[in-house]
Amino acid sequence: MDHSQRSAVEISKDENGVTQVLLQSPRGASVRISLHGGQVRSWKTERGEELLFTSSKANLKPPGGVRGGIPICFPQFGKRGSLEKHGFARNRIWMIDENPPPLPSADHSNKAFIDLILKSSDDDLKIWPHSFEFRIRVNLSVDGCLSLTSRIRNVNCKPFSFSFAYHTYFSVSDISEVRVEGLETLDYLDSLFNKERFTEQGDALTFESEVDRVYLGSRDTVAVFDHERKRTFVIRKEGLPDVVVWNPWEKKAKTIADLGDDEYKQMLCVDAAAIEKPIALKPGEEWTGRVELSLVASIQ
Ligand SMILES: O=P(O)(O)OC[C@H]1O[C@@H](O)[C@H](O)[C@@H](O)[C@@H]1O
Repeated sequence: MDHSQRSAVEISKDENGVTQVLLQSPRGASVRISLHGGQVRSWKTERGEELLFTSSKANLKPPGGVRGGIPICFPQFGKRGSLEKHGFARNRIWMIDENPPPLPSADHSNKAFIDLILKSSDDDLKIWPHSFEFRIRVNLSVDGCLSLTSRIRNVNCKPFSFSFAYHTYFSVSDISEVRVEGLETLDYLDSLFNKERFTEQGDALTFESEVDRVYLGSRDTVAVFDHERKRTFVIRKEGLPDVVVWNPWEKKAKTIADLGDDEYKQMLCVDAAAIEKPIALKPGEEWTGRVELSLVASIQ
């Protein structure tokens, strides 16, 4: 596919020599993706407002992870396994997939999309001995919705299993003014209490201290309301039963080198994920996990 023919897609190099891709909708919304981590780094509205948080202290140089945007957690979430935290995919240099297999649900009228691919390298196979092909399609719709469709294929001769998360840093006005709906009555594993299981009691989740939870078996739509900005992020997900909610709050933020002391106020991670029950793939099988993020103005 010749990407230069698609005016909606621009490919360039960033200051660290890493390829980045800019998707633009006809109405002026945009998404920027870096091949470092296969990571969405920016998602802007038609008016140029940034919707994803990136830390002012983020280290943009490979191979470290970048604090902000949408890092991909694969094949491990957090420290639930022997690999580095959140797995290695977020630190690898991905490639543009010139010839991806067709996606059944794709809207062919839209030109603002790109396909990325990560294959297990020899070094990866030493720490995680399972050959995989991981494809992501990043799509920006005409009305500015951002969707990510991940396809992970087992190209090994043995089964393997993995966990996964779209570790999404939403930009918010002030964390104290934010509420999350769609997680009511669900069980969650609380990372602040040794992953103990609790049940959500409140009508909506609000924030007044550190939160680090994995909500289990959630419905496919979750909403993040930002009262001050009068806007709501709607998260629609498929194939991803769990939802991670994370904000480090003041004390933890001070211990994170690539996060400003007060920046916890402007971010909230709400990740569509598959964590509690790892995804198992037999040889030749493929898994698909999709998330669609949209923004609506809200009257609250
Ligand atoms: O600092 P990292 O590796 O990007 O992880 C940030 C956070 O990511 C969240 O998803 C986890 O639930 C937290 O436990 C973790 O601290």
